[in-house]
Amino acid sequence: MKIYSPKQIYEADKATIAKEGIPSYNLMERAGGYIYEWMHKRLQGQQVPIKVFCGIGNNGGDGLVVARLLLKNGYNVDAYIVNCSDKRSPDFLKAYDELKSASKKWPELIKKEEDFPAITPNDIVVDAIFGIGLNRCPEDWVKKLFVKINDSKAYVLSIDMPSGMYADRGLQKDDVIIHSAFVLSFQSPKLAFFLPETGKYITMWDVLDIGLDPEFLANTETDTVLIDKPDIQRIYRQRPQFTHKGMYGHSLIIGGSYGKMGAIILAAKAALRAGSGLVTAYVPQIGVPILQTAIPEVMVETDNFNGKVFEEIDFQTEANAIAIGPGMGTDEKTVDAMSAFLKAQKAPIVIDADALNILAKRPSLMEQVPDLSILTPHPGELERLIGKWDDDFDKLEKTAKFAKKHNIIIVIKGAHTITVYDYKLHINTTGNPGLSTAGTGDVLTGVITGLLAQGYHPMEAALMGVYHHGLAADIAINQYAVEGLIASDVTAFLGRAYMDLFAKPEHEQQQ
Ligand SMILES: NC(=O)C1=CN([C@@H]2O[C@H](COP(=O)(O)OP(=O)(O)OC[C@H]3O[C@@H](n4cnc5c(N)ncnc54)[C@H](OP(=O)(O)O)[C@@H]3O)[C@@H](O)[C@H]2O)[C@@H](O)CC1
Ligand SMILES: Nc1ncnc2c1ncn2[C@@H]1O[C@H](COP(=O)(O)OP(=O)(O)O)[C@@H](O)[C@H]1O
Ligand SMILES: [K+]
Repeated sequence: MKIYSPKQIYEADKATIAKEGIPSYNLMERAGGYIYEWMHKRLQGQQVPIKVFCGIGNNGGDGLVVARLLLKNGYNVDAYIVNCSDKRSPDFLKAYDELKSASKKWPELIKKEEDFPAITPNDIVVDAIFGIGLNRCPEDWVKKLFVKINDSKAYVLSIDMPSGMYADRGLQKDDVIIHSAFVLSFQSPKLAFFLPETGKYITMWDVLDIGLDPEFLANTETDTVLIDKPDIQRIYRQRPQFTHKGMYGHSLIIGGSYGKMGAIILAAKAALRAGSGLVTAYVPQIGVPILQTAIPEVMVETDNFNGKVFEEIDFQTEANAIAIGPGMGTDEKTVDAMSAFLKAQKAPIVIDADALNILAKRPSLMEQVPDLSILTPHPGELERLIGKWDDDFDKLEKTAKFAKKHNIIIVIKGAHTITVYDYKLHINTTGNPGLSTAGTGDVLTGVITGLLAQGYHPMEAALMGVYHHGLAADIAINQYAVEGLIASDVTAFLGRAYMDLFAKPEHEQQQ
């Protein structure tokens, strides 16, 4: 699914108005109408107190349309105009007039703290104060209203975006954002919903299709896309019948050190479960018996030194895909070994964990990283690599520049893992907080490497690997719950995730 920027949404608005030959107010009526229908379907006339807080722009106008329709249909509604500026938009004014002529219950004006109404936990708050037009920090009294709404514990339904959240920049020191139980967003969700600083203010969201010009939307390329199941189904390649293990690639996973051999075990096993025909682990000598005992399916190579960490990386395996980093440590000897290893690489590799920390320690090594290599940092590793950022949007911009400069793919791990390549952001939609546990990143490295070994293009391997890893965790928590999930469970459920990819929804299966 494409995620449109605010600029593109405003353009889509104009294109729709021009094509349909309608006044812009019709779009507001449509948008407000859909919100009303959404609420009516759930409330079915219940007399819950509903407080609609409207700003002075088109987001506020949407709120006024909703308030009018709710009043007309007998709901218990109070509408408020949060008068944060005297510059009211023309469509807001039209919606205001329509409301005033449809009902005797006119909206109350809020201009200062003393005007705030009481809000109780039993109220429903419709948040229509700011949408994608927020472009500066609201005045203090407006932010106090946001705090009052948040403190009230009322159920908050935000229109288009939670007020206080910016569509095109991240959270800054003095910002206050309304905490939404549900956001109904027009046409596409907004990037801020998926970023850690701002996404936490939303419990659930859905998209309302307000009928913007389909041709314009189809022809508009976006920098950001949401990766969901159909995208992965298109990437997946079914196995033909007459095959042998040599056709599914040989993965080589380099890593492990004294006390951290588990990381390499997790990665190697995940590469197998992702479908790699053969897997070899390259570990320091002390790791050999551990690996050989833990996973019979995996072959092992080691260096010529009897150490707890690598002193060289010199292998015989003819690998189709190589990953380096899990559990490897950042010992100076390992840094030198990795430096020599990188110089010899021509094909894309997967770089994770300590191998990323080594790149951060010796930035000149970035020049040796092969094109289209996949780097999989969590935010801490990313910061060591690219430096500090001001906010989440700045982080994405800096990451995209770094990825472009080195022609690499960067997978920023987190609740919504974002894969960055060629200035494009791919947001993952699977995974859950059960993954916040030791070793799940090593499993991801294994999955991506196993896919790369099978011949998937590096971008396909990164997107499918991230999706699949999250999907396996989503299925696994039905058995283990988020608290009980451990990294090995994710690997164990990779097969179920493959099955789920093409499973029919339950209601279709029953037919
Ligand atoms: N195609 C779609 O998706 C459709 C979208 N629709 C709806 O339109 C919404 C966007 O509407 P919008 O452009 O009028 O902006 P909105 O968010 O209401 O802000 C209002 C104005 O406030 C101002 N302002 C900014 N910051 C401020 C501040 N801190 N304190 C005080 N004032 C501040 C700023 O104006 P400025 O003062 O900068 O000139 C801004 O323009 C969108 O979210 C959706 O709900 C539907 O109606 C139809 C189809
Ligand atoms: N709350 C969450 N929701 C979804 N995915 C998560 C969440 N927390 C962590 N993850 C995923 O779990 C993995 C953790 O990786 P990482 O931090 O490298 O762990 P480790 O170093 O222990 O292997 C990443 O793939 C990340 O996207
Ligand atoms: K809003």
